[in-house]
Parts: sequence; structure tokens; C-alpha cells
Amino acid sequence: MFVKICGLREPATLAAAVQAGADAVGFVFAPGSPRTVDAGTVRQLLTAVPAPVQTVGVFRRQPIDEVLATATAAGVSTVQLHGGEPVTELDRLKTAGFDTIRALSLDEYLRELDRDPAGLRRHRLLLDAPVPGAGEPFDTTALRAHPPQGDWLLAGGLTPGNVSELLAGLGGATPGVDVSSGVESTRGVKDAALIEAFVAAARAL
Ligand SMILES: O=C(O)c1ccccc1NCC(=O)[C@H](O)[C@H](O)COP(=O)(O)O
Repeated sequence: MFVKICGLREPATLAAAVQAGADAVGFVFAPGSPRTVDAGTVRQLLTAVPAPVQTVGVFRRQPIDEVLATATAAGVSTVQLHGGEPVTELDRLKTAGFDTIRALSLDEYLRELDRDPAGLRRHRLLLDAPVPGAGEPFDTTALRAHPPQGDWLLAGGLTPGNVSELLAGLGGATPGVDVSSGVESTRGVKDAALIEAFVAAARAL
């Protein structure tokens, strides 16, 4: 089970995520979030992240040139686009050498399944609630009939307390999970004990 802890800002909780065995750590560059960080801060934080851990810059509705410049300045390995950006922008990021994550709501995913299934296969998919980072779960029932192919992540309101049940409800075939709010003590403030509990619960199936 691939586990990504998103919205990190502080050395101590970043270290807790790495220590707990997270496969990826995420940093929000989208403006207007309590988790927003700048590229210089992330570059500094990344000095404590060992190589196998993927480092993800999260963007939403930002110009692609700004995304490329910020991701390059920060030194992240992966870019996650969260604003329904065209798939060609993710293609461009891949050409520039970044791994890519395409975040879609369930409705957006089902539309793309009809409209451009080949585009869906080109980038790792992250299925999220309509409002990212809000800690709101979404109804995953439709995923049983239309499971994503290949590598994908489930997000949206996951917590140490609900992740096992949600994964079991999807038949135990979900390859990865992503969490932010569910490992915070208050909005925007990560909690080391919750991070550790989440990683353990996600891998308990
Ligand atoms: O965290 C934010 O505030 C945010 C803002 C804009 C775009 C994306 C954002 N977060 C993405 C994530 O943290 C996760 O990928 C995902 O949405 C899970 O969030 P949560 O439901 O809080 O666990």
C-alpha cells in the first residue's frame, strides 16, 4: 500500500512521516490554503527526506509556467495538479522530467473515462473529494463498477479511524492512499502520532 502524507510544512512532522514509512510527502503550493508553503522552505525541508521517498508539489489552477518554475526551484520529484487542468499540462510536466499525479473528483473521473480514457492512463490518478484538502470523504460506491486501472490513490477525508474500512469496502484492491486533514490536530497543523497511526492503519489490510 502506497501512502502519501500531504500538506507538510514543519521539519518535525515531515520527519514523523518519513519515520512512519510514508512513500510520498506532499507540499501545497496552491495559494490560499493554511498549508501553503513556498519553494525555498520546501527546498530546505527536502534536505531531510531520503531518496526513495517521493516529494510532491501540489498545485491548483496555477499557470503551467509558474508550476514548472516553482517545482524546479523547490526540487520536488513529482507534481500533483488539482484544478481540472488539461491533461496536456501534465504531459508537459512529464516531458520536463517530473513524475505526475492528476487529481480528479469522482464526477471528473467518470467523465474522463468516457471522453479520454487514454489520457487517464498517462498519469497517476488521485481520486479526491470535490474540495481538495477539506477532509471531506466522498461516496466511493461508483468505483466498484468503474475501478481505475493501474496505479492510483484514494483521498478525501481519510483518517486513521476510517481508512481500513474504506479500503475494505473497495475490495482491498486500492494501490495507494493520500491524507492531509485526517492527520492534523487542528486545520493546517500536522500531528506526528496521527501520521504514524494513519500509515499503520492503511497498511493493516
Ligand atoms: O490541502 C490543501 O489545502 C489543498 C489546497 C489546494 C489543492 C490541494 C490541496 N490539498 C491536497 C491534499 O492534501 C490531498 O491531496 C487531498 O486533497 C486529501 O485531503 P484531505 O481530504 O484533507 O485528506
